[in-house]
Amino acid sequence: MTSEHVLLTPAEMGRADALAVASGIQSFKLMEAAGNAVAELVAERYPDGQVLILCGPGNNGGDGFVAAKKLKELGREVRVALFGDRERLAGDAAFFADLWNGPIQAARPDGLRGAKVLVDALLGAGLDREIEGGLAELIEAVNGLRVPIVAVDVPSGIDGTSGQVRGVAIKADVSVTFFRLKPGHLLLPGRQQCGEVVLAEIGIPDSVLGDIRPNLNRNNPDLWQLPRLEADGHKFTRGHCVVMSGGPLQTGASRMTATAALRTGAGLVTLAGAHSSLLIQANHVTAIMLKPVDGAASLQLLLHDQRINTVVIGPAAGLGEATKANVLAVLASQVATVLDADALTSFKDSPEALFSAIKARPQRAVVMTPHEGEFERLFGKVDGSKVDRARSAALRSGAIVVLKGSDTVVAAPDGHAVINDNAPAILGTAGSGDVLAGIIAGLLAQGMKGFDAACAGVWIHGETGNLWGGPGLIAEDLPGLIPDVLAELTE
Ligand SMILES: NC(=O)C1=CN([C@@H]2O[C@H](COP(=O)(O)OP(=O)(O)OC[C@H]3O[C@@H](n4cnc5c(N)ncnc54)[C@H](O)[C@@H]3O)[C@@H](O)[C@H]2O)[C@@H](O)CC1
Ligand SMILES: Nc1ncnc2c1ncn2[C@@H]1O[C@H](COP(=O)(O)OP(=O)(O)O)[C@@H](O)[C@H]1O
Ligand SMILES: [K+]
Repeated sequence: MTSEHVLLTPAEMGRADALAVASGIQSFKLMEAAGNAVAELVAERYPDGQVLILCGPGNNGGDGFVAAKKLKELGREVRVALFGDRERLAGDAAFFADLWNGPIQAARPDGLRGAKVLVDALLGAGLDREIEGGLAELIEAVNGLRVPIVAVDVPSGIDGTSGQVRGVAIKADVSVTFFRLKPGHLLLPGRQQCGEVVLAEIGIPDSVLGDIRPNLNRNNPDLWQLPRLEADGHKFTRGHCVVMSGGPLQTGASRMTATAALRTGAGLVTLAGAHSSLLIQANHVTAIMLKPVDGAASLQLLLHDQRINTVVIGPAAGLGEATKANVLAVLASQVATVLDADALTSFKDSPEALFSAIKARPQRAVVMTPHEGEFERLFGKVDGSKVDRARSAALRSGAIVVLKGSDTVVAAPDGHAVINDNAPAILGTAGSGDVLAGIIAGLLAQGMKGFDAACAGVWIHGETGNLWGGPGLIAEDLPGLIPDVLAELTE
């Protein structure tokens, strides 16, 4: 597996820096490379007019001084404004401030006019508190200018770990970051404040990652492998997935789940539920099979069929005791399980009963796919970044947790996690999550491991949205786009 998609928190990035220095690389060389990368991007993207570089009190500001020198050498008109005392600059930042042979003005809201492009080198990975007072006023004034902004590392005010705005933050057009992206570049609202994120190499060797052992990645097809079709395979080797149907007036959600599972490659898919529901389903499905199930005992009986290896329960399943009993019946068997929607909310008053049923058989995969509302109902208010929250939920429940949204996080109980950023906003449409549950189930049915199936499913789901492209998407459109995404992935 490549390490290209690894995400490093600011603290881990600090370690990467220290390990690089310990290996003999001079720290000012890293700063020089970082500042030069910023200058080169400015020169290429914004070739004309005055550049105003706002420098802060730490090494982020140091990168700004390097960029100023480089841009001046390239013949640009450059103005440098410092927030903080020149005398208090230290280390490499002080060194590069000394090398800047132009004036340094005080960074103030009323001194920003005249520039054609602005470089935000105020605060980067060292942000450790809310921004207030004069710095907050400066950032607000910067955001009020109609000038392109290039942020160094992260837009000032964005927390590199959580993507949260600490009081106020620069809204950048481009952010140039170094060595590896940070979670805050992908988590909302950070992702929106960053604009385009450009990664620059600055001479830190990949080998430092061996010591850091990061366990967070940007979701990407390099991280997982789709099931392969074998010539001697048949439908039963590709898995049999059961999807629990909703009631007679709530059949659509589970049907979309079932269709998505079949399109994703499950060998057989069965909708199971009350006879009255299946009569409605029968009007709409052909390749999908129907199996009457009347309560938890009869579901358990159905699952005695050893060829059934995956169950999805939740989409429009109904809230309450019947769904709870069905979930516990499924979890008492060995099948891989996707728990979505009502299957999660039904346990809002007894989450531990769900978690202990999941943990009773740790060798089989359970993937749960809550949106924020379902997450809070099941896990309560959990502190920390979206990654922290998904990780702690995975640890507490024993399940792979897919915490959905535009910045979906997938986390495993062992702490491994990814942030997904390929999903377009058009996916926020009724039933889209039902399709996601089906895609993940289709992959589980074919034998993918829980974490990989969840990551791949989330990515494929996002890509179906991208293939659709524009407005007007409804969830029924998504399963039909799955084959094209799979074809792209297996090319
Ligand atoms: N770690 C690395 O490998 C490299 C880091 N570089 C740069 O160094 C940066 C990190 O430098 P630092 O650790 O010095 O941190 P920063 O320069 O991001 O900020 C630290 C300074 O900001 C102050 N500060 C923090 N929060 C504040 C707030 N809310 N209001 C006002 N002041 C606040 C701190 O007191 C400190 O003086 C990176 O973002 C990057 O730009 C680059 O030079 C290249 C190499
Ligand atoms: N703004 C957005 N950008 C990208 N993806 C989104 C956005 N809003 C929702 N989604 C995705 O759409 C799906 C919606 O699922 P969910 O909230 O369960 O809806 P439903 O229950 O109607 O199916 C999730 O996969 C979620 O990540
Ligand atoms: K910055």
